[in-house]
Amino acid sequence: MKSFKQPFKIGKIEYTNDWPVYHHFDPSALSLPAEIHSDLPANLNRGLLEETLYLTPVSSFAYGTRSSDFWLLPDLSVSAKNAVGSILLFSRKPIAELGNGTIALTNTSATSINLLKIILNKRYHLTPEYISMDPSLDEMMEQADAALLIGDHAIAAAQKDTGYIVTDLGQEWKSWTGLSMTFAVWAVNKQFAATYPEFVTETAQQLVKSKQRSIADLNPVIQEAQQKMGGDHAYWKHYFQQLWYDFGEAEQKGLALYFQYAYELGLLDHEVHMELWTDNTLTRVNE
Ligand SMILES: C=C(O[C@@H]1C=C(C(=O)O)C=C[C@H]1O)C(=O)O
Repeated sequence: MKSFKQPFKIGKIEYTNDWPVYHHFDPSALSLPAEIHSDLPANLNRGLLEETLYLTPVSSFAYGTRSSDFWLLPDLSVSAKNAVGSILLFSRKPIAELGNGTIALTNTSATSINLLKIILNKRYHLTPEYISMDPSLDEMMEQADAALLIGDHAIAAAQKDTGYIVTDLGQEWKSWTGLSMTFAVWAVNKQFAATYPEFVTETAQQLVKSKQRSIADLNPVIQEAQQKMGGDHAYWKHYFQQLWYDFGEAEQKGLALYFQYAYELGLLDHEVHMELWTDNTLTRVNE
């Protein structure tokens, strides 16, 4: 049986987008030693897949690559019902004219870079060349006709008046499919969950409570975001209200379609069956 190193590292996306889930979360209040490990999504993805992190938010796509090894926490996600505000394609030409060009993709993402490929291929029938780069808009636009940024890198780039056309991929997905899009999910290593089921349930409950408190009063996270990134109160209020942190039927339906399209395009080599961690899982594991 694999042993899991304590204190347990609980992943956190370094970007502003998941702050509401963590603002009132205190790992020292959990019943086993745990600490928060904050990192870029691509690094959290690697941590989950290489088993140095056992419970963490990850790119939905990264979860999809090895879904049968992980449970999903049921009430948590980083989703958008429409525009997301921080998954942005910057381009010199309208999206429909990017077919013969080169698109630079941020190396911090897994979900959004594949979402862009899905949208361009299936909605616009385009297959441009893609290159992966560090998230620096100026350098990306020196080498490409368009650049995809996510998270705080996208927000910071959009604050400047660059003159580029800006396309929000949450909005593109919604206007095309009519569904929400889930960019990140909270995944738990199944072996870890089998060893520490109470800890998983307790952590999930505390994260959900923190999320609910933040949503009931966004002011603390808005103030923190203003201090870190600038921008006014109204901007951040709108940003956190566009984001959606539940993972119910509607969010699962949108994500299932994304996984299906990713499979159809060969971006994923298998169909994804999402499995949620529930109290029944806890009962089953204990039997
Ligand atoms: C809404 C966002 O969601 C995210 C997008 C991710 C991705 O594209 O892989 C991963 C985690 C989240 O940070 C964002 O980054 O702006």
